[in-house]
Amino acid sequence: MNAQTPTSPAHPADASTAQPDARSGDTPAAPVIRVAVLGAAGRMGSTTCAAIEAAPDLELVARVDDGDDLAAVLAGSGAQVAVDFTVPSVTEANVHALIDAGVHAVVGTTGWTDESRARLREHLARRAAEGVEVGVLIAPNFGLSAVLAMTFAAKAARYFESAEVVELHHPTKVDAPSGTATHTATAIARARREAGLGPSPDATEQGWEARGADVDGVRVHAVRLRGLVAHEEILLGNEGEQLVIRQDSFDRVSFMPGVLLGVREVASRPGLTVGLENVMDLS
Ligand SMILES: NC(=O)C1=CN([C@@H]2O[C@H](COP(=O)(O)OP(=O)(O)OC[C@H]3O[C@@H](n4cnc5c(N)ncnc54)[C@H](OP(=O)(O)O)[C@@H]3O)[C@@H](O)[C@H]2O)C=CC1
Ligand SMILES: O=C(O)C1=N[C@H](C(=O)O)C[C@H](O)C1
Repeated sequence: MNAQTPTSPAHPADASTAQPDARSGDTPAAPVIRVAVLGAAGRMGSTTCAAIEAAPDLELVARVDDGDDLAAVLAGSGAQVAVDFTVPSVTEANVHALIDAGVHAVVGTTGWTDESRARLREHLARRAAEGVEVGVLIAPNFGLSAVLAMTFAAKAARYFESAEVVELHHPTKVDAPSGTATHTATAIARARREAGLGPSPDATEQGWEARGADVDGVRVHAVRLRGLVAHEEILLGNEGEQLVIRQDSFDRVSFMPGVLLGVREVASRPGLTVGLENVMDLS
């Protein structure tokens, strides 16, 4: 653990603190948000720490790693918002601890299910009834190209007989299919149901293992390849035509504008928000 700066205790209603204006000395400048990063030593965590340190309106107050006492770090650092880029097996417990501490959460870690999201909603409602309003934003993907690709795919899905998703990632990724592909396939499935479409045509009788995972009736294929970062292709087909929507994150910096947007917005959105498209007003 590295609690960077000892500051005042966290308070959920106190989303930011005014900084003195360096130019005049008396005019309040943009407020500063105190941010903790969970999984700070990881690929996304370290990129996030650098992005926060470079943002004039944000202050990195704690780097939390495996084995640290999260509650103690939160109390000691005065974090108002925490960003979680850890691992699927610990992220839910982390977010419950953040809600207990009254710290808003921006979560990029994968592994969330309907059941774990329901537990968060219940916890958030309990805290709200106690007078503590906490915002949690879970975003399967913070990349602008990915959020737009998911949004376009959901809009296009109703017009096509067939839909399949291919996600392609670095070989050190521990989960498959990706959270992004699961979110995409779920949105496509919802749009297809609303349009009264049945299953995509598929005459497969044997060799189902080659047809990818079934996510809400949509086939999702996962590729792991050295050299890749994070990529997704949505294939939509009709007789005689095809639409391919593709996005590529070549570098983890592509996720940072979305992460910082989440950090700046989460306090003003009490309760659970799933998907950056809701914060970007794309939904
Ligand atoms: N939403 C989005 O836009 C994106 C989401 N992701 C997701 O983010 C997650 C992290 O990805 P990535 O950074 O590549 O993975 P890494 O494995 O590089 O990082 C995870 C880090 O979390 C640490 N960690 C494990 N347990 C804890 C704990 N209890 N408390 C604090 N830290 C802990 C790990 O430490 P140690 O190694 O010592 O166990 C590691 O440093 C994944 O679920 C991934 O799918 C990734 C990219 C973008
Ligand atoms: O592990 C990754 O790298 C990524 N994980 C997220 C996911 O599973 O969708 C987001 C992005 O694809 C990168």
